[in-house]
Amino acid sequence: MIQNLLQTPIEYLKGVGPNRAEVLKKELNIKYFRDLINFFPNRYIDKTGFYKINQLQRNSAEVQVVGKIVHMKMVEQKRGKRLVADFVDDTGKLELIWFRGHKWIRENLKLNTPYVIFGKTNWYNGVFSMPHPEMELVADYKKNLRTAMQPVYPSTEMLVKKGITNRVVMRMMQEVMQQTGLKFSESLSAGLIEELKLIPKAEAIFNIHFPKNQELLAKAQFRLKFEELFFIQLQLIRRNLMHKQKIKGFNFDQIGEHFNDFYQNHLPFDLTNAQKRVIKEIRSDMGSGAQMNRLLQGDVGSGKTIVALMSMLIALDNSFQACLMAPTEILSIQHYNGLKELCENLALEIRLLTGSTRTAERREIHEKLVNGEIDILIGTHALLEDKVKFKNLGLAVIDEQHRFGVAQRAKLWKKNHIPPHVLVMTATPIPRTLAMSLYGDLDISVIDELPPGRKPVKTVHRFDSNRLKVFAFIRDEIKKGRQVYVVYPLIQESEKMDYKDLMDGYESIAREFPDFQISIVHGQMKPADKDYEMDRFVRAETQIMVATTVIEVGVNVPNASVMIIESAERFGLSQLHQLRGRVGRGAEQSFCILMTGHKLSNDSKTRLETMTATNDGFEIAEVDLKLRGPGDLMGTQQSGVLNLKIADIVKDNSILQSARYYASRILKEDPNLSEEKHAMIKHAYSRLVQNKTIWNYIS
Ligand SMILES: Nc1ncnc2c1ncn2[C@@H]1O[C@H](COP(=O)(O)OP(=O)(O)OP(=O)(O)O)[C@@H](O)[C@H]1O
Repeated sequence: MIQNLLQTPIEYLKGVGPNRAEVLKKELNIKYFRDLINFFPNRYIDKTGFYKINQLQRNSAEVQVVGKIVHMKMVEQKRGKRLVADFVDDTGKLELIWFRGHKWIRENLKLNTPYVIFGKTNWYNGVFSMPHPEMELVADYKKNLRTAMQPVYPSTEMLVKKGITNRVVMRMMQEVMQQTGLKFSESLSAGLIEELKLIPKAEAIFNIHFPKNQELLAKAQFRLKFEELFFIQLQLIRRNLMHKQKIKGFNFDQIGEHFNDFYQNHLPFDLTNAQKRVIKEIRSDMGSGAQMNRLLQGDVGSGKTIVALMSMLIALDNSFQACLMAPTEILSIQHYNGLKELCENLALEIRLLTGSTRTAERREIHEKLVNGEIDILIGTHALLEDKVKFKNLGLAVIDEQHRFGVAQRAKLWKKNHIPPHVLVMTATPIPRTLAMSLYGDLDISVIDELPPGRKPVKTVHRFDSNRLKVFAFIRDEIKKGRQVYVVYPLIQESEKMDYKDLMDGYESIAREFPDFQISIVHGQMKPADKDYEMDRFVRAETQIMVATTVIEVGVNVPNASVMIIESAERFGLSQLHQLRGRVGRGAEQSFCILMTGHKLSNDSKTRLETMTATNDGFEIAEVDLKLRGPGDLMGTQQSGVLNLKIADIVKDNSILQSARYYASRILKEDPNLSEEKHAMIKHAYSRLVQNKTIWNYIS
């Protein structure tokens, strides 16, 4: 019965009617009783206590006082009239002030009669005042049934204009609570409720609207936040499990010649423990019979490339082909050169395919792919073209996940009748917890250790006015045999201006360092010219690389030890971290100098301080998330975590972790939620899946 009641259109609620229903629908998407119940306050006014006037503090929040008006007068000033009333209790005096509505107040307020007043106080020249207080006669105050903590609901201009004030919403809420009799069915199992000491669903819903006190509010919030995150996690984990069951993958059970030969004879360095662990994870995943869909996270320079290569060798050992796709041409070329070098003694056919590959060569590549002569294909989006057909693609490695969407990943899948295993590498660490909640469909491996001997990059912030000292430093480093990057921002809207900045910068550097060779790389150059310039820098024919952010990801020149970032305040944190990652890749001490003007916003200051304080990509990602919120992190759009109603992915991190833990524990025990004890969860879950929104499961 309650089900039907909750489905009642909102216009049938007492005090609503068709006009208000229309506004509620338009402004707040509230159509049924259920939607109203799910409309939560965004804050509360605490009216649980009373203040005496001599207890008021200069910066107190809103306070409630009992006293009487003993005197009223109009005060005229240049800026206009105001009505001032002396309000006293047995400890002192407070001024009540009105700038508007004088007539009504003078006619209606009673002198020498006890009132409860509520509002924010100001302190000026030894006197406390309260502008436009809420007032109620003590007699009425006692009569009215009320909640001590008053909810404040989100509002819009239109709502207020149409008379749907906070008070009106409160009344509607009380009405709907009464009508439904708080008979919401439970959506969590008794065991879970007991284990986590949660309050029952109905009590939580009531207290989120009309909390009796702070303690109950906290309990209600915890219960509802947990519930929200729990069901999201349940969905993500379940999807992941189903994916594993359903999607068959190639079973790579062989570890053979290529892998072993490389591991035993050609590995240029010892793998770090993290690399070994991750390779094991990948190997067992690809040998499980299900399709691998794995995210490989590793900080800049943590050595993801070798992991990718060894995974590809496993594919080859099982008589499959592999491909590696990178977001830019420069990166593809670099991967190509790097892998060629690593595989020098392995007798493998490795080819490069990008937008600039010539037609004849392209044709040859297409042919050799189909007949299986090419073992590893490296390239850009060009790999996704329909013409590119493999004989048997077993593993696709995708570098820099953020630049490729889910749809593109899917396109790679279609290249086979059985989808290849997919390994997505990203150097832009996403905070662990967020990654868990975003990529329920991906498993995650983390390389959380840098190769030995790396010295953390020393990072400093310098103002533009100190440029001469910075130039002197560059000179010293180059004299020691090092190379230097100077990077300029490039923001699309003002590409022309940035281009000019870059050119001006280039000229001033050329003037300052006539004795050094300089490379320049920017987005408007032809690919061939870019490669030429890049190549000169890689071979150390040039000492300074002046560039825009095209070099942001993955460029690997271990001898480069200084990164100068111009207008650093214009870059986001993850970008700064990526850029800094271009140095510190060799054994020498490296430096990153963040140049800015003097005018800095608070956020810019936080970014610069974070960069100078830490080299840890995960720590930086956490700060970034706090500064920008998850909305700006790519990929969050599709995940649904943004539609959270009550939980906050950043602030409620620990609740998220616990929700994830319990969701996975329950699914491990009972994947289909078929046990009796999980009936309530199953019911709520099925409603959630049906309605595609987390908050439709109150029933
Ligand atoms: N175990 C190791 N011991 C020593 N050097 C290593 C090790 N693993 C990788 N390297 C070297 O570290 C450098 C960085 O490795 P790689 O380019 O794979 O990093 P990455 O994780 O791809 O970083 P980015 O995302 O910044 O490109 C390379 O020069 C590589 O040869």
